[in-house]
Amino acid sequence: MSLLFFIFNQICSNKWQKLRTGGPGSGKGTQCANIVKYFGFTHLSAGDLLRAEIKSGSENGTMIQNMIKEGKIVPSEVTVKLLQHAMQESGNNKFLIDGFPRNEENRAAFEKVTGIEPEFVLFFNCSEEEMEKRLLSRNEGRVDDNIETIRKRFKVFVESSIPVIEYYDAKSKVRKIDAGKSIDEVFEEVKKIFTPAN
Ligand SMILES: Nc1ncnc2c1ncn2[C@@H]1O[C@H](COP(=O)(O)OP(=O)(O)OP(=O)(O)O)[C@@H](O)[C@H]1O
Ligand SMILES: Nc1ccn([C@@H]2O[C@H](COP(=O)(O)O)[C@@H](O)[C@H]2O)c(=O)n1
Ligand SMILES: [Mg+2]
Repeated sequence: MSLLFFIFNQICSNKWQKLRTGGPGSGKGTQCANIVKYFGFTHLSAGDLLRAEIKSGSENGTMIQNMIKEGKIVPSEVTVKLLQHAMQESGNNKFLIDGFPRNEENRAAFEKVTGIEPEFVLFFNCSEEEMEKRLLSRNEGRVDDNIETIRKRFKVFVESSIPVIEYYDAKSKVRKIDAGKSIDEVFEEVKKIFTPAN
């Protein structure tokens, strides 16, 4: 089973240096749609699964809604269970897991519960200004597409997701892409990573 995690955007640690950015709006979901069409993976967006859980009216729905509004990371046992169920239901064994893991707890819980590690992690590199611009014009009616939540999400990413990226980087599993270019240009870069060198 091959798993590719989409971890987003740049981080500000000196190792990855450059812009101090972090968090959403880099285009993960947009590129996942292209990858699914082109390479046949099953796209599992942790955020979409959580939003579906809210819509289902489940007992966790209100808690999830409040955490998304605050840009916080939902307890891993909730998210991992949703991902695991979606993987089991998919009938596929090639997954593109989008927006996951978001922190060390996510990573450890997923690997403990499923026993699998990602084949590689796609790291989308995008300036904070560009991501903010994209999110503010996304127009999908998301409760977290407002400047206050966006800023909180960037902060959560810097504090919680950096260690996860460095964990996978230490295992040479991170593939970095400049996501600041146009959608088509980014996908050209993505295709190179998904197409094995002959
Ligand atoms: N390369 C790009 N250039 C310009 N706009 C883009 C690009 N990629 C995506 N967008 C737009 O930016 C917005 C955010 O894209 P997308 O939803 O794919 O981001 P994301 O990384 O999944 O964000 P989140 O983590 O918040 O779900 C969308 O409106 C999308 O159409
Ligand atoms: N692993 C995750 C992924 C997402 N969340 C919450 O959902 C929000 C939206 O996520 P997107 O990937 O769709 O942008 C995110 O800001 C978190 O609040 C999570 O808790 N854990
Ligand atoms: Mg997304």
